Amino acid sequence: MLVMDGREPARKRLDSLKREIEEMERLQRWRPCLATIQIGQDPAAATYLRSQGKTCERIGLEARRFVFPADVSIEEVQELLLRLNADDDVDAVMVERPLPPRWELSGLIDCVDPVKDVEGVHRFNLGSLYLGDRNTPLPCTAKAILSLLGEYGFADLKGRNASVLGVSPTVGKAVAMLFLHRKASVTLLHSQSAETERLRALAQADLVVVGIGKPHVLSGEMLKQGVVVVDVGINVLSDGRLVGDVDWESLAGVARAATPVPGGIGPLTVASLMENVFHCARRRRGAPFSDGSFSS
Ligand SMILES: Nc1nc(=O)c2c([nH]1)NC[C@@H]1CN(c3ccc(C(=O)N[C@@H](CCC(=O)O)C(=O)O)cc3)C=[N+]21
Repeated sequence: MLVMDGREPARKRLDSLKREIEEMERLQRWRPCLATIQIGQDPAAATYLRSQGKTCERIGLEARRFVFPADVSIEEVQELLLRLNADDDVDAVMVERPLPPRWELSGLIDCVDPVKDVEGVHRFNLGSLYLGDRNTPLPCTAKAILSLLGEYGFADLKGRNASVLGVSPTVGKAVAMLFLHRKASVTLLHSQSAETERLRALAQADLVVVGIGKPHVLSGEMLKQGVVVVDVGINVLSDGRLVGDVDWESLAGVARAATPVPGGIGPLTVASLMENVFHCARRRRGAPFSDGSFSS
């Protein structure tokens, strides 16, 4: 089985981005700035924030982090978002999931200037994703998935069956839309999907993406011989170990290729975020809207 490593491709993309940022700073005396908002504590979010912090430092992006307690009022966070819109030094804004129970991401992202919506989750940008517009910031995990599939020669999805387990707006729904634009047949599966339907769809899939957040929800015996498996689960076990959603050992002899956790999609998600920050910054500085900069 081919192990689709994401660290090396991420490193390459970040090295070239670092040079572009240095060039921008030299010519324009201006450094892109990402503002991140975190509400409460969550191990997967903490992992992401740690990677973001390290990477921003390495490539010369400015990072501002805002942390709220879990019981903050939504109005308080909305106020901050409006302040960040008005702050000319801030190029890009993201709100970490998970949100407190019953909050909708859209309730916050509606406040974000679509030009600063670095994950492409404002309804304006999601509309562009739906339409297949190549000049829109793509949700970073979805962009990471396509770029890793491309690295390993699996980007030609025409006529393939893809099953996507998990329907979050930034992962499941986004990647389903991107696959659809590449002419795959896509089945979206979620917690209310009937068990028989889920097993049927998984058994027929040429490509499976799983991002639910539960270790071992996907295993080899559910899958077709030669399947390509993309694991975007980030689970921190009680001993601190990081694992994905896939029972890795069970893939042997079944999958043709799979992404490991850690070291698979995660590093490329961070690289995609950094690229999106840079493109938001360039666009705010008058780069043309139709320069294709956000395409995967
Ligand atoms: N609005 C929003 N967008 C997200 O994309 C989002 C989010 N909220 N909330 C949390 C989850 C989780 N997530 C990760 C991305 C990369 C790594 C990552 O870099 N992982 C490294 C491991 C790093 C380490 O070991 O510390 C790897 O998989 O190799 C982890 C977690 C994005 N998420």
